[in-house]
Amino acid sequence: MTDFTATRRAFHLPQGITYLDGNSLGPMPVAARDRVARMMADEWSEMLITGWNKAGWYVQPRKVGDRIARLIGAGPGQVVMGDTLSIKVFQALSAALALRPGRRVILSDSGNFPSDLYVAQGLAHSLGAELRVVAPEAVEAAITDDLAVLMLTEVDYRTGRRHDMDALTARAHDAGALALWDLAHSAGAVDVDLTAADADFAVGCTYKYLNGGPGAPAFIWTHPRHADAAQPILQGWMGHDAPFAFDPDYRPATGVERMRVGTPPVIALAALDAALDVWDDVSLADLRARSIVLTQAFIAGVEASCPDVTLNSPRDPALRGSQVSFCHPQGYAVMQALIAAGIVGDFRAPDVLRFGFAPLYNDLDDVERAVDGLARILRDGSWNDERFHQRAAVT
Ligand SMILES: Cc1ncc(COP(=O)(O)O)c(C=O)c1O
Ligand SMILES: Nc1ccccc1C(=O)C[C@H](N)C(=O)O
Repeated sequence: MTDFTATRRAFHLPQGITYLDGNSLGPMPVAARDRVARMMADEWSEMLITGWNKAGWYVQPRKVGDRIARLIGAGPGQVVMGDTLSIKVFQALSAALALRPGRRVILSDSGNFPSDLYVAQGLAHSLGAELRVVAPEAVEAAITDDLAVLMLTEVDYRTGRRHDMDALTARAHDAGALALWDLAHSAGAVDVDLTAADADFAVGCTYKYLNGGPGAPAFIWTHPRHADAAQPILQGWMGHDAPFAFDPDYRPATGVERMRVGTPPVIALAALDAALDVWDDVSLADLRARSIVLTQAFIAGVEASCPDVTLNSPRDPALRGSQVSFCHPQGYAVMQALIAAGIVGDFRAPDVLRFGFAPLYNDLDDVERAVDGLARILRDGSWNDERFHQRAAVT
């Protein structure tokens, strides 16, 4: 059995805060602070340029990728780290399109995160391809024989709705298309198994449920059947077969390493590597079971005590990731009042109160405090105050 009391202790959780926003930015694992301090003191300062070899900075993107692989049902050597998620979406989508010459249709859904849709729009525009966007529940029926790539985010960033990765990937394959999955809200939140789903490409970020810190690098996975055929398109020198040959012509590295672009973010990778230590003794089955307990308890508690909000997530936990959202017409102000009371979730336009439950550090006491806090704020109307209506730049 996974010891979730121990995993919770691994984090710095500020006094007086109930943190339910790990679906946007995970809290700091204490070991990450120490690891970064050590990296600065022993590696950057003392080794200087030799750190690339001596401290293993150069191979870090693959080594960290191997640690993430276990959490998403991938094998060793199949995942590599680097860049931001938007860039990894670009690489995976462009590579997938290139593997389906003659087909030009990308299918996604309206619940996808805007950055994924923007990347697809840009690519479609430059390649003369077509991006079709349908409602999440209409995806299956929209998989037609002209499709090149099905590009979905498994867990919807607003509703928490979870797509059936196995079934939709199989449908895409039946139609002759490839399936690309964005695991931003899945990795570290649910029991992902890319190999069992037989997906083609996957990407994700590490600053949410993997707790790598703000701006932590993204990951990309290529199924082994494509790894040596996929064209990176965004061809950078660190994805070259021999970067230090300084050959003027590009030749892709073998396997997923061709998806590296430029210099890896070494300090951020040190923080992420330490954050991944927390996962060493965690079973994904236990993680999923605990996530369901927490989200079910939250839904039951809010529905019993907050008549002014309506559930905006699937009620069936099998159809949900590890987050729950509720709608309230004044959602922004209600969330600001809640945050001021020490209960941190977030708001997504137009009216969504969003709460992420990270089984590594959230527990039923957090659920109880969040339910009580929300019920009180809605009951006493304290959210209806001028200062809670001021919009911040980042929400
Ligand atoms: C599903 C999804 N895709 C893409 C992004 C954007 O990632 P990034 O800002 O790291 O490029 C996010 C979150 O920011 C996301 O949740
Ligand atoms: N990277 C960020 C930087 C600043 C503020 C939020 C984010 C998020 O990641 C938002 C998240 N993708 C979301 O699902 O809303």
